[in-house]
Parts: sequence; C-alpha cells; structure tokens
Amino acid sequence: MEMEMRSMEDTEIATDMTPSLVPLTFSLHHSNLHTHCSSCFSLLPLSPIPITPFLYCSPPCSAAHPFLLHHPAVSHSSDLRAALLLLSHHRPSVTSSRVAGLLSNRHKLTCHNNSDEDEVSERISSGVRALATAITELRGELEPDDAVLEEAECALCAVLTNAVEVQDKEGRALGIAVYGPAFSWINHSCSPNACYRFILSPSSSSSSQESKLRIAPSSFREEEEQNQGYGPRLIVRSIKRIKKGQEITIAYTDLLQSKAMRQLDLWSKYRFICCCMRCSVVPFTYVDHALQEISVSGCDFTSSSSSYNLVRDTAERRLNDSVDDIISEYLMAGDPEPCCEKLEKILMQGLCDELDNVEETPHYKFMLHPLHYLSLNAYTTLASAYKVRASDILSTTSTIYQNQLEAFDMSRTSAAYSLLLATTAHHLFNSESSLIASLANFWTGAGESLLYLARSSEWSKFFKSSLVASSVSKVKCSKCSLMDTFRAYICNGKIRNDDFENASNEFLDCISHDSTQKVWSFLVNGCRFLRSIKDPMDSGWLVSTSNSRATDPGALAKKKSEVCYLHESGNSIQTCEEQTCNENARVHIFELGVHCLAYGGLLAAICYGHHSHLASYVEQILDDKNNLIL
Ligand SMILES: C[S@@+](CC[C@H](N)C(=O)[O-])C[C@H]1O[C@@H](n2cnc3c(N)ncnc32)[C@H](O)[C@@H]1O
Repeated sequence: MEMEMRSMEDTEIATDMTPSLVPLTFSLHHSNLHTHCSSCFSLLPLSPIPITPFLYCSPPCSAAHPFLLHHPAVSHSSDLRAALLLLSHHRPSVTSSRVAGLLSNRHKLTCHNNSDEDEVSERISSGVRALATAITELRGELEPDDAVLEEAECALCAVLTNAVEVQDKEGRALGIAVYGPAFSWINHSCSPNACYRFILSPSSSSSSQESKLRIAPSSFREEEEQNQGYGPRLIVRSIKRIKKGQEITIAYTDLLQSKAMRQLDLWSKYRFICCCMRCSVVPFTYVDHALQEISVSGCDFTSSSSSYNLVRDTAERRLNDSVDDIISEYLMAGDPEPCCEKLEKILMQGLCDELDNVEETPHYKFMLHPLHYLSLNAYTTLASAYKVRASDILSTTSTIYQNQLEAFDMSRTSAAYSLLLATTAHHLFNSESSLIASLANFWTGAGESLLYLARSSEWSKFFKSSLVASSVSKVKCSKCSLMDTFRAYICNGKIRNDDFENASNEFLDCISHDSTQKVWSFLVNGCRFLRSIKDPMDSGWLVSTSNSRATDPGALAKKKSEVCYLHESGNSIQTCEEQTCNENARVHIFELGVHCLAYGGLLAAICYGHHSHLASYVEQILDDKNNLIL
C-alpha cells in the first residue's frame, strides 16, 4: 500500500508542520569525515573527539556511538554505511516491502530493461554484496547466506528510496539521512506545498518553541514521533496555504529543470513517473513551456510536425551537452575566461551546426529562450565565473590601473548576471509559487553582488566625481515598506499571506520603476550579451524569442552606452557621451542591492524560518553599518 501524508489542519504559508525530527539512520559523505561531526554533522571544533574512524563534536555526540558498527567493506559509501546502521535497529522481514515502515521499492530498483537501468541495478548488487559481507562479519558468521543478502538488499533500497541529502548553511552536501514515516511518507510533487530544513547541532532535546506535528498519514494515525536521539534533525515547513486534509508534498528534484529532465531524474533515482498537476496538464504550463523553449530559424517544418520535433530534440540534446561540457570543463580546470566566452556565445548565437541524423538540414539555427533551464544555468555560472575573474585579476596584479579597471568591470558583469538570474526566476515564480526557495537564494545573491560592487573602493579612480556618491545612503526606502516587513518578521516570526503579497508588490514596484532601469545600462556596459537586454524587469524581452535581439550586432554597436569613464581609449570598455551619464549610479546600485537583499531574506524566512541561516545572514548584512556606508 502506498502511503502519503496529509495536513491535520488549515495551515498558513511559512508554518512549521513538524517538530524537529531525528533520523533513523544517517552518514556523512566520505569527503566530510574529517571536517564534520559524524553524529550531528556540525563543523568540528578544533579538538574533536575521535572514535576510530570517526570524529565527533561533543561528548553527547560521541556517546551516541552509532558508527561503532563500522566495517571496511562499507567505508567508501554513505548509502552503505547508512544501510548498515539501519539494519542495527531494524531487521527487515523478507515478506514485507517495508523496513521500519519505509518503502524499500527493491523490486523496482533492481529490475532493469535498458543499459542505464542495468548500471543502477549493477551498482545496487555490488553494494548489497559489500553490505552482506559487513553484516556477516559483524555477526561473527562465516559466509553471507541468501537471507542476509535479502536483508541487505531491503535495507539498501530503503535508504536509496527515502534518504535526503543533508546540506550545510551554504547548501553544500554533507551526507545523507533517512527519517521515519512523518517525513518519509511525504510524496513528491513538481509544484510542492512544503519544503524542509536541517538543524545541525549536538542538542537532541525538544524545545518548548517546537511546532507540534500537523501532518498525518491518510489511512491511520501514527504515534507522534519522539524527537530524541542523534543525527541531523529536520523540520517540514509549508510554502503555500494548505487546507485541512490536503496532501503534503515536497520536491525530490530541482524544480527549475524542464519536465523531461525532472521525469528522467525521478525515474533514474526512484523509478516513478510523476503525474502531479504540473506534469499532467496539457498543454504544458507556462513555466514548463518556457523552461524548455528553443527557437528554430531556417526551418520550413511546422512546429507540430514530427520532423520539427526530431530536429528540436536533437538541438536540445546538443545544447544540453554543450552547456554541460563548458560548465564541467570550468569546474575541473578552474579557468573562468573560456567558460564566459563560450557560454555567452551560446546565449547570443545559439547552435548553428548541422545536426546529426537529420537529412537535408543545412542551416538551422537554434536559440535558447532566455528562460530555458540551460539559460538559467548559464546565468548562474556566469555570475560566479565573472566574480572569480575579478578576484583572480586583483590577487595577481592589483596595482596596475588597467587591471583594476578590468576587475571592476568583471564585478559589475557578475552583479548584472546575478540580477538577471533573480529577475528571470521571479518571472517564473509569478506562475509557479513553489519556486520560492530558489528565488530566496537568487535575490539574496543579487543583493550581495550589488552591495559588493557599490562598496568597491575603485569608484573614485575610474569615474568622474559626479558619479561617485559622497552621501551615506539609507537602508530604509522612503517608497516601500519591505524593510519594515522583513524586520518585523525576523523579530516576531509571524507573517500573513497578505503581508507577504503586499511586500512583494511594493518591492517589485520600487525596483521596476526606479532602481533597475537606473543601474542596468551601467552594469551591462562591459558585456555584449547583457547589453542586448534593455530592462531585465520588463518581462517583454522574456516573452519574445531571442533571435532578433541577440544576433543583431549592428544594432548593438549603434546602441549608446550610458557609462562615463575617466579614461578615453585603449581598453575593453567603451567610452560614452557625458550627457547620458547616470550621475548617481553608485547610490542606485546600493539601493537596489539593499532591496534585493531584504526581499531575499524575507523569502528565506518564509521557506526556512525567521531564525534560519539565510534570513539571519541577510539581517546581519543589513545591520552592519560597515557593509552599507558608501
Ligand atoms: C519517500 S517515499 C514516499 C512515501 C511512499 N509513497 C510510501 O508509500 O512510503 C518515495 C517513494 O514514493 C513513491 N512516490 C513518491 N512521490 C510519488 C509521486 N509523485 N508519484 C508516484 N510515486 C511517488 C515512489 O515510489 C518513491 O520511490
């Protein structure tokens, strides 16, 4: 019987729906064994408590000793270590499809029909053999028999079906954890109404501030889970209004992928085909249409013909491979410059090559829509790559004027890409509110990059004095109440749906009509692709196809830059006419940055709680005068 969880009461957005839950089993990834506590996953203190081969942050964590059960046969894999620990408390019955109440899905996971599935089931069988060896030796027996092999398979498949990746405050993967039914019976949806967060600290006692359990299985009422024990704890939280009796759902995969990518990911990890509302609706939702839209030029087929679909699918695969290759090469070689060049070339010119397997296709051109998931990946990578380029230049040649100027240019291009990522994702969020968690990160990232740029000490070197604000800018905006809403929420932990909607509308009004337009032409001056976007807050450019916009260099060359540099020639940045200069670029960048940060902090508090790392981090930046005074 398939299990699911339902809300026991009408629930507002931003409500904790469970107390903190402790895991049934958990394990750090191998690479974190020397840096994090093997029990609660917190960062290790200077003198951790060693219990071979693991390290613990405190006596309570070391006393838990879950890993005394360790065996070298399972040392290379967090899944196997977690399965071994699960078996120490729960011996699965071979006649049941569940272990400790959790679905094992072993028949689906070990069945295979094609070579990809062969690979997964082969990995499971070698894991099962290693696990069975460990169990047999730890029990003092000689050879694993069939019963032990079955036990091992049930436990490993239960881990693969129910484990979640535990992340630290910065979103880095630390290890995995498997929770009891209160969490593990929650199904996936591509438009979920809940999310979850982790608490990584040694304490295991419940606090009076903890939420009660507001969710229950549909078929019978489980005993409330005890929040005692060890390991990284987890809290489920609503990200939408939820009615009593409505099913609670979370995301098992990245919601900013196309439908095909989500389906592929869910099938390869869990072997199910998602039939949620977002996946079932015909035609595709606006968001799913945009996330996979590719425009084709030079093609006579109608967009519904099978030849067109074949060409389009081939183009999608090639674009996907190209973007993946560029990003992987950057991550491996660490050289951001070719990565920026190649990604911008794809964003501006798309793919022009002839395609495999398609006859008579000499000159097609395929462009990614600006909201295509590959475009969003490209903006994310470009924001980070330009930031790295700026700091690389400054770390090696920081005294040469020309290089400082180039580094400044890289920083503002990085800020422009961060802002573009936030505005494009916001456009999607307007139609798909479950994207709120990604949006919290994107607006916070944009705010940080803009403030970093506004605080740069280089301004007075490169710009005429009229461009360099001398006044101290205020954090509080006279036109909107976003900052008050954010601070009130951080202080009392309460926000109503209406307050959130008001704050969102005010924020968008404020930055649409004012700040963004004032700074955009300044931010994008050094980047040909970004210069082709007039106003990232104006969704008009997102709706039109990108061909004409991005492939008309003549039009770009004619466009006048609005930036005024002190130097005249001999560098990569174009000089412009003084009368078109934006006098207060720096102040506007600062103000836009503060708005983006406060909005990102508000979204983070909604998704992860008002004391969450991201919300507190934003509060800290906004409170720190050193971070804000220009
Ligand atoms: C963590 S469990 C969720 C609870 C599960 N329904 C149960 O009965 O225990 C994950 C498994 O539930 C099933 N599942 C979760 N979400 C689903 C969905 N949207 N559609 C179909 N099956 C789903 C899949 O078998 C998946 O491997």
